[in-house]
Amino acid sequence: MENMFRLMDQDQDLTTNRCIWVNGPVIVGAGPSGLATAACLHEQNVPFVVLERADCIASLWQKRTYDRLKLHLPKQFCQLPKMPFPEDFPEYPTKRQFIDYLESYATRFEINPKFNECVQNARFDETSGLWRVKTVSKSESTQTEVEYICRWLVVATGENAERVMPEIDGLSEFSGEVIHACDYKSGDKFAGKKVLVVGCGNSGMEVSLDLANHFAKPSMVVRSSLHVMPREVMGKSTFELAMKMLRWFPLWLVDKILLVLSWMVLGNIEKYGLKRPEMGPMELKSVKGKTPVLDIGAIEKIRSGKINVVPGIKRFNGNQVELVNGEQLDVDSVVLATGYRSNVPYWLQENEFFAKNGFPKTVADNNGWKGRTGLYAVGFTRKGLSGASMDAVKIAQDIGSVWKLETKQPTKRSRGSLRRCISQQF
Ligand SMILES: Cc1cc2nc3c(=O)[nH]c(=O)nc-3n(C[C@H](O)[C@H](O)[C@H](O)COP(=O)(O)OP(=O)(O)OC[C@H]3O[C@@H](n4cnc5c(N)ncnc54)[C@H](O)[C@@H]3O)c2cc1C
Ligand SMILES: NC(=O)C1=CN([C@@H]2O[C@H](COP(=O)(O)OP(=O)(O)OC[C@H]3O[C@@H](n4cnc5c(N)ncnc54)[C@H](OP(=O)(O)O)[C@@H]3O)[C@@H](O)[C@H]2O)C=CC1
Ligand SMILES: O=C(O)C(=O)Cc1c[nH]c2ccccc12
Repeated sequence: MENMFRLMDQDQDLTTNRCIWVNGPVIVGAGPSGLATAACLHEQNVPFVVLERADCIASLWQKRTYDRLKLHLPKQFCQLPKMPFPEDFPEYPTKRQFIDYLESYATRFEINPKFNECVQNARFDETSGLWRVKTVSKSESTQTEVEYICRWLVVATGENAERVMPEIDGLSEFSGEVIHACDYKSGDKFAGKKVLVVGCGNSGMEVSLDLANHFAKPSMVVRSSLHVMPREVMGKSTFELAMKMLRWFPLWLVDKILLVLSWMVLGNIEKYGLKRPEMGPMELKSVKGKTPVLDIGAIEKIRSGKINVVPGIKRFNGNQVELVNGEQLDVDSVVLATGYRSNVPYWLQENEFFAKNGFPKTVADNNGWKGRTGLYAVGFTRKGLSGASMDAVKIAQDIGSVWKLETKQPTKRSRGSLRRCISQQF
């Protein structure tokens, strides 16, 4: 990714430059978080500009997820503010349904992101009290650099902006195919193949399950401890149950109950090599951001031997992998389900609100959404889509209240003209 940011600086000859004043906030990212913030601003008649590096909204969902993906939290925890899912959507909408919902959401709230604009740099100019946001967009022959100048900057680039590619001895010389889970679409082409899935978060588990369903032979690398809970207990969503219990009981007690329920449904999973962490599942999610696995069938495949659980990797040798227990496995292909990270440190020139890991420093004390000098973050509180929705509502209220004080509230008749002068080129 660093390379991508560097490449964009080359070919200066073909570069054209523009500068655009934005009368309102600039939102970086047109995923669910950026869309939710834009919709809430739209409802308050605050104009905005959304910048998106991809050529579509929700690029994580449209381009970097596998075919069989469904939301794994019930739909009421995944809908964005001000527009519920259609009633005929199932409890766990499919990826296609979720994308369709997001497309109609963008249409309904008149959100028209500027696509193919990758933010390269953003800094607060103390002298003017304004943010300067630089993007590069590339076509075949030209490169356009645009600088947006605005009072508010909303970071909505997500917790999953870039893939994590681990450095493993010998992997670069491995003779088979190596892909990251975000490029895995289906197990179709892996039938009969020995596939090493590195990582056992929700991605690793679901990729392994999909591979097993397509008659591949997956081995899943589990190098440390993890929590697995059934997606449902007696037909009720485990996550929903946890949320309900948290209204009445302390976190540690909810975790104890969840562990008993998980044991009743899944049995003792430690005997398959899936060791549980000391800390409970919801506490671990809230303290370290590590999402528990919500099982939709992988454990059954492990039990029946269709998914082979293996310990950490020592190194790759040709088409073999050597594990930390000394065992050697033949491998045809590798899927790195090794997770994601934020890309904020690569482009945002700021170190007071955002930490080096690209997350706001204040996530733990529930202030992960507001920085100083007009800076905001949406979707970084490690609470999935419902956390993003909560941030979006607060951010739009915060910006909206200043906006209302400083601008005359437009009447319905003058709204059209307000929107037409959102940006001005000079
Ligand atoms: C496979 C998978 C399944 C998931 N399932 C669920 C679920 O069921 N429920 C749930 O609550 N959460 C789920 N999540 C968590 C996920 O983080 C959210 O669903 C959601 O996508 C977060 O939205 P976001 O807008 O914050 O980030 P994203 O969806 O990642 O959107 C960020 C956008 O910013 C753009 N961008 C990044 N950098 C730049 C830049 N420099 N310039 C311009 N644009 C940029 C990206 O292209 C992207 O379109 C899942 C995550 C994954 C990976
Ligand atoms: N259906 C759904 O809704 C789905 C939701 N998701 C969500 O997407 C987000 C990302 O999930 P995911 O992609 O699974 O990422 P995670 O960060 O949750 O998991 C990454 C996994 O990779 C392992 N890992 C990392 N590096 C190595 C290495 N060098 N060797 C061995 N193992 C390694 C980690 O192990 P360790 O813990 O030891 O570091 C961990 O098991 C989560 O929030 C998840 O809930 C994902 C898929 C489906
Ligand atoms: O699916 C994800 O990645 C999420 O972050 C959703 C989520 C938020 N809190 C949780 C607790 C347990 C399982 C999933 C989630």
